Amino acid sequence: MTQVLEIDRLTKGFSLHHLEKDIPAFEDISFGVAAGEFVLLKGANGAGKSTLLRTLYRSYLPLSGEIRFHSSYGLIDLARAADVDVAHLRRTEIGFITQFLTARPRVSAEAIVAEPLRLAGWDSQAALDSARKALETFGVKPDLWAAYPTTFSGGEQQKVNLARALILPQKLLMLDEPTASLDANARGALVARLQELKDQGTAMIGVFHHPDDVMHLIDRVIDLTPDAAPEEERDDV
Ligand SMILES: Nc1ncnc2c1ncn2[C@@H]1O[C@H](COP(=O)(O)OP(=O)(O)OP(=O)(O)O)[C@@H](O)[C@H]1O
Repeated sequence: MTQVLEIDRLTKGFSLHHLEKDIPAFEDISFGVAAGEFVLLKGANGAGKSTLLRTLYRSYLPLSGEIRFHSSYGLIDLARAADVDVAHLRRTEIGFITQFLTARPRVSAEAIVAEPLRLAGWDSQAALDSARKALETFGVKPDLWAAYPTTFSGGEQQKVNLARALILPQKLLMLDEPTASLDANARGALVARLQELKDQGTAMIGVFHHPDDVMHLIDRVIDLTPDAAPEEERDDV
């Protein structure tokens, strides 16, 4: 299998200056993810799952360790890459889905979803048509497509978020509780899309409080609870 990501002895903690204290988030984590592989992160509250995803996405810098990403430009250590290179990879090869949409004032749902396609050079009408299809797939009512998501319900915003984040295949996709506020139909649409992306070779690392939704996609489980066995077979989810 083609390797996409190699995480090597990664450690992250936070300095709480007002308490003059260091809080460890995770320590010495090593694992790899291959194309088409789906890795579930598990662990108790506070075990460091979200922090690990954010560190891999380079929202946080690790304290030590390497994050070797096999980009289409060659191998790059995301722990040390320049911000400009990280920003480019985020637009083209690395996706991150959280449960929250960053809605912008006076930008319609369909424009938000079409934007990655337009940035990738698609013609505006084709991008819009495809965005509407994605909104429909996730169950956003047609009346809302031209409306501004700033006023949408939590679940509606999450559907717009997913439609946008999953509209183009990525090489690496991180998912942080993407099903949190979704109804059953949207959860089904999400899982179907993740299966498609997996079949196309997207490597995925996800945190799901209800992993039953994605059970059949999971190849491996990494438990971040300190002293847990580092890797488990999928039967142990
Ligand atoms: N920005 C931050 N500043 C300081 N400490 C932080 C910060 N983010 C996370 N932490 C701490 O790092 C540890 C790991 O937090 P994290 O949110 O990654 O855990 P988690 O496994 O995702 O938890 P949950 O299951 O509750 O979502 C916690 O002790 C948390 O308090």
